Amino acid sequence: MKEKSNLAILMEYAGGYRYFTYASWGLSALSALLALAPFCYIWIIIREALSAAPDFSAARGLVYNGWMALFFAVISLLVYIAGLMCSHVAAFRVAANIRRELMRHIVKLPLGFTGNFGSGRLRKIVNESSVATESYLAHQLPDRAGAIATPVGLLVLLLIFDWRLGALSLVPVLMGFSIMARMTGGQMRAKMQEYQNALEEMSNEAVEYVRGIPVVKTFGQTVFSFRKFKDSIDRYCKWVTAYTEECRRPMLCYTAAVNSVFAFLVAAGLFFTREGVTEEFLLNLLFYIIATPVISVTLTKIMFQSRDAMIVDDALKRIGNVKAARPLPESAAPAHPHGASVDVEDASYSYDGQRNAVTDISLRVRAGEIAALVGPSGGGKTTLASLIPRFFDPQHGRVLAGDADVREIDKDELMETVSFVFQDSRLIKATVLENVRMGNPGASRDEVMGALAAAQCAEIIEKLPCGIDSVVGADGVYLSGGEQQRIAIARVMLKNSPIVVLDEATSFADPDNETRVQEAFSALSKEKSVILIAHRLSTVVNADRIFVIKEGGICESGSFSELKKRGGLFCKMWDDYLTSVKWKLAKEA
Ligand SMILES: Nc1ncnc2c1ncn2[C@@H]1O[C@H](COP(=O)(O)OP(=O)(O)OP(=O)(O)O)[C@@H](O)[C@H]1O
Repeated sequence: MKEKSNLAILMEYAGGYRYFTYASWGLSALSALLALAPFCYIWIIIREALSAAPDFSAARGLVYNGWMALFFAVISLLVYIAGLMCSHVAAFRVAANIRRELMRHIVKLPLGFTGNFGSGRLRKIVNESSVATESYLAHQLPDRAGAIATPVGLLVLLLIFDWRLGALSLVPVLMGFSIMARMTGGQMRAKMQEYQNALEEMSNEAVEYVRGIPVVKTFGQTVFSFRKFKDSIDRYCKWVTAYTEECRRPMLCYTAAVNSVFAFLVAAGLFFTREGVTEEFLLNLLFYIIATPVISVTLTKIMFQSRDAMIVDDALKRIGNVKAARPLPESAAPAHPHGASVDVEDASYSYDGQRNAVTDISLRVRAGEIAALVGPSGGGKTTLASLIPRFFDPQHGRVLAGDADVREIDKDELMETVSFVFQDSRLIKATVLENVRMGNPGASRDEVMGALAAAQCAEIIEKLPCGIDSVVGADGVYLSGGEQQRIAIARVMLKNSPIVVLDEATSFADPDNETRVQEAFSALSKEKSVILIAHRLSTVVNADRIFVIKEGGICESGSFSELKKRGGLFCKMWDDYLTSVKWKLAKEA
């Protein structure tokens, strides 16, 4: 299938505003042609200055032609401004539509997509790629229309006055074009793409770095501890240098070529005046020397447009990559969950399509049960839990919530049925009330207060300057990880969904916070089916069922006492845990 041109893609986003884009080209071309009119008047002025005896009527002619030159210069400028106004209207609309469509698309993608793709990379695409299209439509395309009209009009003028000088003025134009073609050709395009890749990667790593600054500070490390960030900076430097070096020689030749028009004209002047100078030839030569710099200015504009066209080409490819990510399919005849059981049947999932994070895993959690997932780090607990709210769909097998396949459940109903409390619960920059109300936008203030109390947040609220109306992350309102997680639990309590997936935080700053989070977890778990990703074994003692996940599969399952009796991996983990507690107590004593 024939690939759509970048312009065709952009015009799809423009809708009815595309006519503003077309109008901007017409106005820009018209402005470029009008800008040549002053040169004609200058030619007349030179002719009069060279030939006329300084009588009154000639002076009047000079003044008249001067005013006419100024008049056309001003009109040309006004037409250009009108063109820019049109192009900006369309460009802003296109950039806004791209951002809107991308955001609409991203929210339909599986929740795991953002994590895998990289939030820094997504941010760069949503922001910067749409900005690249904005300047392309607002400035580069209208300027291109002008840049095409100028040499055409100018060449017509030059050939009318003296075709020999006109033809000679063409030589640097042709040389400039051929060098430009080399500078924007396939090899340079590939280099530009590598350069953009390096920029995108650096942006992604920068976001990861900023997220990890607390760790860097805590351990007194330097930027070099973030090898990936440093490597991405090095790669960026490498590509910028390679791109710049590759451009250096052709750029030098290009600048020399487009500015060599004077050399051609002077040489031509000497050549054609071997037998003597006529007044008309001198007049034309002077005119050409004044007018031809427009050629180099125009060519340089075209060259930068070619470079910018490569940037927009790359930006549209990146936007296309995000849009190519397929949303999770939705069922035409949605199923409805009945009850709060969770079944995972022979589910396998691989992040990279090569190595399975979980393989043929099956488990059943009855309605109202608490199931704990434990096991060595990297065993697949989080991946397994992520399949329940459809962060990803398993490549093999299926997951049922309330006896309905989660792929068949309407996504809003699934979100009402399953809640997920993340390990690093993110609160948005809004009041505590608004943060909690996200769980149930119709909840009253009292209901929010009730959920906060049940989630052990009362003393957090008491110390905030404006209680639940304090804005999180502003005016000195900063909450610890454990405090944020308790508020996130209150949010889920208000949502009151029958199935809850809890990813227990791995570390807490103080034991009191940990105890309170555990209490909040217990309050949330009442009358719900809970799948708890347990990072500390103390929390699984009361679970109805414990699944020990290792290397992507379940290696043991049963109640706490059953697993202890069995003497397997869980028993060993429990013994290790008790030893570590004893060691800690001894150390504290
Ligand atoms: N986004 C991802 N992209 C690629 N591989 C991943 C991704 N997330 C996890 N994995 C891999 O999948 C496997 C299972 O990881 P998972 O996070 O599910 O384990 P876990 O048991 O929850 O570990 P932990 O207790 O340390 O959180 C690991 O080998 C991990 O490297």
